[in-house]
Amino acid sequence: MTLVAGVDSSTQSCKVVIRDAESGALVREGRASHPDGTEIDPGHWWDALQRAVEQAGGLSDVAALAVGAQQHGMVCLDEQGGVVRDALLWNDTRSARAAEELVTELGGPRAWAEAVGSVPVASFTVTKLRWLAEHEPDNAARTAAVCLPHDWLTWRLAGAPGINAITTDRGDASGTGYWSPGTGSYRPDLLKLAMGHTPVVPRVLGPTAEAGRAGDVLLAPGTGDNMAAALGVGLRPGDVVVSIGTSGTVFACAGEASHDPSGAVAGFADATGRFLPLVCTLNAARVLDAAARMLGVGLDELGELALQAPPGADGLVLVPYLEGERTPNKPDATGSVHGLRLANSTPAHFARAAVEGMLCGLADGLDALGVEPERILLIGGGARSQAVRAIAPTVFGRPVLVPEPGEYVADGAARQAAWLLGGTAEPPSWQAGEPRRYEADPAPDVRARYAEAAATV
Ligand SMILES: Nc1ncnc2c1ncn2[C@@H]1O[C@H](COP(=O)(O)OP(=O)(O)O)[C@@H](O)[C@H]1O
Ligand SMILES: O=C(CO)[C@@H](O)[C@H](O)COP(=O)(O)O
Repeated sequence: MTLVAGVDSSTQSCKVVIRDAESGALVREGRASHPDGTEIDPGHWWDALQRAVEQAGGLSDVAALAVGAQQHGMVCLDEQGGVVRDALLWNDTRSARAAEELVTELGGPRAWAEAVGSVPVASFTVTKLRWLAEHEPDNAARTAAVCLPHDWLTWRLAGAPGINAITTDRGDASGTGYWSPGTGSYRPDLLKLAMGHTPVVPRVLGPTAEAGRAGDVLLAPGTGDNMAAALGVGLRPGDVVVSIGTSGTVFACAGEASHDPSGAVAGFADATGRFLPLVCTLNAARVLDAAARMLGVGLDELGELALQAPPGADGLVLVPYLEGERTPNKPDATGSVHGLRLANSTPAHFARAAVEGMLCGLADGLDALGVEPERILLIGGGARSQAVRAIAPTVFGRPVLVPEPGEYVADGAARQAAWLLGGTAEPPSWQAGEPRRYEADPAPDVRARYAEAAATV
């Protein structure tokens, strides 16, 4: 049996799966936590990767590996390849003003959408570089290369062979704000606009190019976590994935690059040579964590409580902008509770309002994507919640399909590694179990009340 490994170095943790390259059968797996926070020493990702690999039984019998990781994170390296400062993550909003400046300087949102497929908000790497240049000019000057979490981990696995050897892929490059999915090339002018100079950027590999070797293990290009998830679920035309992790994402595959001047849809590339229009919210599974904490219950009990309250929670609405928000672009917003009355001030109503509020943000994302889905696939840690599964069809107004709970980002990375080994035109077709279907009566009032409440924030 030939084995491949897939890594998901995401916001909260690192997960490793080891699968049979031919059938895709899961052989072993491991996981390790990342520290909390929106800036982090990349060394923690490396340590967590080592621990997760060890828990997964090591790599000595593995033929190829790929890394999927959280998108956008700014990893600055000096001439020797040392880390200049802690990485600023996708959910760090300190560069919101820098984003506004950059949008204005290039001539407005449409100019950015045309140039790189996305209108930068604080999540995009380009805005973090501008923040660095303005607030930490010494660190900016020492930055000889800039890369992303998956680029850095792949490079470390290859033995950190000098900053000119760093590689990335189309998917992750498309989240920087200085690489165009439409033309497939960097925009050094935008990098210079942000930073005042142009550090080394990773070479962009094709979907099945080799990124190097970690000892005997062949390294596939890797990609951003959402692109890896698309590979992991076997995303096909007509599908929309709703992923409820630290971020909430809604995405579909497309044959052409997208350019949304409203900024709601990011025009990413995918990991197969196609495109991945995507809407991302900052507040997803952690809204459930926060609600459970506030009620003093575990996640399962939170779900049970949510299902005890009626749709709409008798008028109680939670707008869950707990970390500010990215879509809509409200980096300084906070969460708020609306419609609180004696009759709905119960733990069950609050739990329901938390689940519904989080899902309403994602339903708005689905509308913004502008795709009439044939199938909605619900994945990510939050999709393990029975309440989320049951309530999602009421909020989305359509049935949802929930694939067997799993690590779809790590699985997609493993599939990319198997693709590299196989050398075929398309990724290997691994058998997947039948997703479970959830149906319920649509509850349009829930979204209407949410929209009213969110408009006041
Ligand atoms: N049974 C469950 N019910 C609700 N949420 C869950 C459950 N299990 C895990 N989660 C949520 O999953 C989240 C982590 O999801 P994950 O997709 O691994 O995130 P990330 O990839 O961003 O690190 C946690 O914040 C937690 O709230
Ligand atoms: O910023 C985005 C997408 O543009 C996020 O989806 C990050 O890629 C983080 O993902 P998770 O850790 O939540 O999976």
